[in-house]
Amino acid sequence: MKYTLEDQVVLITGGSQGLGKEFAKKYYNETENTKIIVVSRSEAKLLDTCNEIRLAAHLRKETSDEGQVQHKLATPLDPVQRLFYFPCDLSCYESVENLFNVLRDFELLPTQTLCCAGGSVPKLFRGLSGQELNQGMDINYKTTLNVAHQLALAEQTREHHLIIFSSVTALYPFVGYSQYAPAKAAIKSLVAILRQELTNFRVSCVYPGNFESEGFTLEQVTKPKITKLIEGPSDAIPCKEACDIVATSLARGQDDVFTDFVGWMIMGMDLGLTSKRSRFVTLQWIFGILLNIVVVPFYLVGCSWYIRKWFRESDSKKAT
Ligand SMILES: NC(=O)C1=CN([C@@H]2O[C@H](COP(=O)(O)OP(=O)(O)OC[C@H]3O[C@@H](n4cnc5c(N)ncnc54)[C@H](OP(=O)(O)O)[C@@H]3O)[C@@H](O)[C@H]2O)C=CC1
Ligand SMILES: CCCCCCCCCCCCCCCC(=O)[C@@H](N)CO
Repeated sequence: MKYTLEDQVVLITGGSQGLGKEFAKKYYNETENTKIIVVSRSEAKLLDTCNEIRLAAHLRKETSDEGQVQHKLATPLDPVQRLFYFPCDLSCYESVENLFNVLRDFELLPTQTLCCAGGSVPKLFRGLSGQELNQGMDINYKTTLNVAHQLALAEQTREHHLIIFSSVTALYPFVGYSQYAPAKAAIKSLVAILRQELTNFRVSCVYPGNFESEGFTLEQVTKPKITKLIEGPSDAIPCKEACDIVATSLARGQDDVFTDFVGWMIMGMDLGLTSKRSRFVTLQWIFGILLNIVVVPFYLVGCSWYIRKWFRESDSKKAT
């Protein structure tokens, strides 16, 4: 199944900001017929996003639509419009069921779905609240699980391209990401199973390294220093660059997508019983095996020594 932007109905979860919004812009600006539905919890943010995208296109004179009109998925639907929004907490199954009923009513069942909803609260395990821990699973796993299930039920025979956003932390979990990485690892596991079961689907999984977004700015505030140190090699790239890298990789037919070289390396080191469809996959595999033998054991020893030292030092600072 070829990845093309044009002539699609695309559902974007987490489309109100960050990478989801970047994709909404991309589809809106680079196609003529594709219909876009952005979903997130906050109606205010969704409305701002839709207006901003339409207004920018209007100012570039690519559309006569001034963009100050609401296009919530609700009756009556203006047939000329291509960008719609629908507020929905996707971690709640019933709400997702309702979303799909609305999509069905408007004949807007998607041909492509981008599951961008997600987000992390990077803190040390003891510093997290019960609510933050539960939200990690809700926001990062259940949003995707619920949407994937409703899609699977809605699309029994038609082809569908499901694009899911995990994280490099699914392949390499480390200090500070206890609220987040396990949920992203669960996504990796779900993807492997969906690829076997949903035979009329193309299921792609993106493992991004750091990129700039509203969510990223927020997580930097609580992120422990040790976490920043370890993830240093994955410098945040601009959101638009991440979006273009993902779109290009998908168009090349790759289904396990990374956004930086560190991500490619870490994916290569992740051997085991899940197949990889990524760029230079043979080289990645050989490189991964070599690194597992020659570098990983030393890296892990060095890393755990460094982490223990960091905790000793911060404990003694607290004591004084
Ligand atoms: N930025 C980074 O460095 C990296 C990000 N990623 C992943 O890539 C994806 C996009 O990241 P980024 O652009 O930074 O994300 P942001 O945090 O900037 O945006 C997250 C989006 O998800 C929506 N959302 C959150 N919870 C729910 C929910 N329960 N139901 C519906 N919508 C929800 C938010 O809107 P609202 O609040 O209105 O619900 C928002 O639109 C995420 O899955 C993230 O985990 C992976 C690796 C690195
Ligand atoms: C031989 C061994 C080499 C090991 C190199 C180690 C480099 C680690 C880079 C990890 C990058 C993690 C990015 C997480 C992004 C993310 O998901 C958050 N921004 C949450 O949103």
